[in-house]
Amino acid sequence: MRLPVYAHGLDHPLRVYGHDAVVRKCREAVGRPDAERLIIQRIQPFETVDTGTALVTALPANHDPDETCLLFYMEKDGKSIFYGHDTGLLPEETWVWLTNHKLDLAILDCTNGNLPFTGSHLNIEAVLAIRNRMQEEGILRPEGKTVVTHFSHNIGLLHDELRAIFDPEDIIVAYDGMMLYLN
Ligand SMILES: Nc1ccn([C@@H]2O[C@H](COP(=O)(O)O)[C@@H](O)[C@H]2O)c(=O)n1
Repeated sequence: MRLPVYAHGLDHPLRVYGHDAVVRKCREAVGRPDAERLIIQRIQPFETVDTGTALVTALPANHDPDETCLLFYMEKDGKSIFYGHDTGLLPEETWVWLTNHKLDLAILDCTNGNLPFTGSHLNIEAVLAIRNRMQEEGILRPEGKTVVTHFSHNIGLLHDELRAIFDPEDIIVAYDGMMLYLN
């Protein structure tokens, strides 16, 4: 929708960042539009990009072995977030990088709920293991929060049931429209 005929009066380009496969798919869909309309930028693991509103570092995910799937560490106004969706247990190289950084918020997928761990997405047990390791290794600040999201309908757990599991663990269960403020 940033292409000629559809979009008019643009005052800035839309920037899309992604790994090699994402860039390839974008190119197949839109080709190479004018840079005033759309800028597609390939990013590499461990590369930090200044998006203009935040510093974003791509980190390896454990999702599809045929692609360079990514997770993101974002810094803005002195706060930092780990956006850890769509991954199995974190690759050790991601842990090593995180060990030298601090988090105010970790957002993790909990696709599989109480179902068995599949390797490319997390379940409750895996979420707890990651959050606990982040605390033990001092990656998550003492006042840092953890949010779980990305629940599959296949897990058969409603919001209240997820809260019954995660509230005692001090983990926040996300919902549509949720807004979080980091003070
Ligand atoms: N951590 C991730 C996860 C996924 N991707 C990209 O999204 C595509 C679709 O994901 P599925 O959950 O449907 O497998 C996947 O092929 C990747 O291109 C990613 O970049 N990082």
